[in-house]
Amino acid sequence: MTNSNPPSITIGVLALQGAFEEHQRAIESINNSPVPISTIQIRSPHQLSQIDGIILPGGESTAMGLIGDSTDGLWDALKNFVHGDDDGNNNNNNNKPTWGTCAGMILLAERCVGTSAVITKGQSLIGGVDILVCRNYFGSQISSFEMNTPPPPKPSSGWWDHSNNDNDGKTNEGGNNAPFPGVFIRAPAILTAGPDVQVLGKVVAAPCRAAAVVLRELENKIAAGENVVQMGVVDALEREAGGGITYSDVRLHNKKEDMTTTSATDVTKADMTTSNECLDLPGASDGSNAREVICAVQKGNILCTAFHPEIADDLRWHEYFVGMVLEAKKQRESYC
Ligand SMILES: NC(=O)CC[C@H](N)C(=O)O
Repeated sequence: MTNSNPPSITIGVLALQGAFEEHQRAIESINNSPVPISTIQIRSPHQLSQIDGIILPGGESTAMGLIGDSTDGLWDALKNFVHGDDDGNNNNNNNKPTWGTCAGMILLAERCVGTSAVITKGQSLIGGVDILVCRNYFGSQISSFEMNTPPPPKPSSGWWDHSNNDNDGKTNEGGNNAPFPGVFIRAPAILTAGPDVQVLGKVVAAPCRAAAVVLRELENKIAAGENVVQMGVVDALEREAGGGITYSDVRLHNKKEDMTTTSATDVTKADMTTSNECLDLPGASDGSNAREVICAVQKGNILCTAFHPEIADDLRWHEYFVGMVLEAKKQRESYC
């Protein structure tokens, strides 16, 4: 017996800081969904029971962590929402879907380097996805840019086909397989992904100079056998004290295996395309440092993108997430 659609779905957008209204607008402009979709801004824990999925928007992950941590019960409730797993397999398949974009993606990472210098106890991560992210990999605000990225997969629920004109008023020329215009704003990059994490997109770009210092220190620590969970920019810079920091001297090994502590093969064999653009960003450490990094992943019902689909003129990632939410709701409840 196949389940029919639920009467409607509600998507929450964490509204502590950042681009939450843009996400709401994007979700609400999907006009080809088989069921009505509404959105609500999430600011307190009790609201989480009213939603079928949540978006953690881009903005500033340290600020979100600080506000979230100091809002009664919110951070723990978010952790339960993201991690709650009924079957004990820790595969996030039974959870209501979560999508983190940019800063939101950082919050969902299990490991993070380039964390803020202003907080001593480290970045307040929600976790849930076995990825190692590097904050601000691509540089500061002035290094923001747009580049082609691999498109999202086709939604499993199959409720629309991008090769058709979906009449949503947004550009989608080229259909389902056209590259997606990825907008990167002080964006993080995913350096490694664990074996259970599906890699959905990669790009090639050089790290900014500060990120290159962090990455070099990370390489040193990994070579020394350390399992790095968090590392601030300052921690990386301290090693340089006395000798000063000559950013332009920073060179990295350009082999994925050097960086990968969990699953080099998983990343290598990932069934997805890499954007063939290679970016030379202002503030980049050195053109020769360009490397392949991951910009989109999925683990069970958790989706992460390093870029900002909510400000691109293209709804495919939002439609993909809505498809995840719809499928999860159908599986959770028996709409027969
Ligand atoms: N656009 C964004 O979300 C930027 C993320 C920000 N650089 C951070 O580390 O939190």
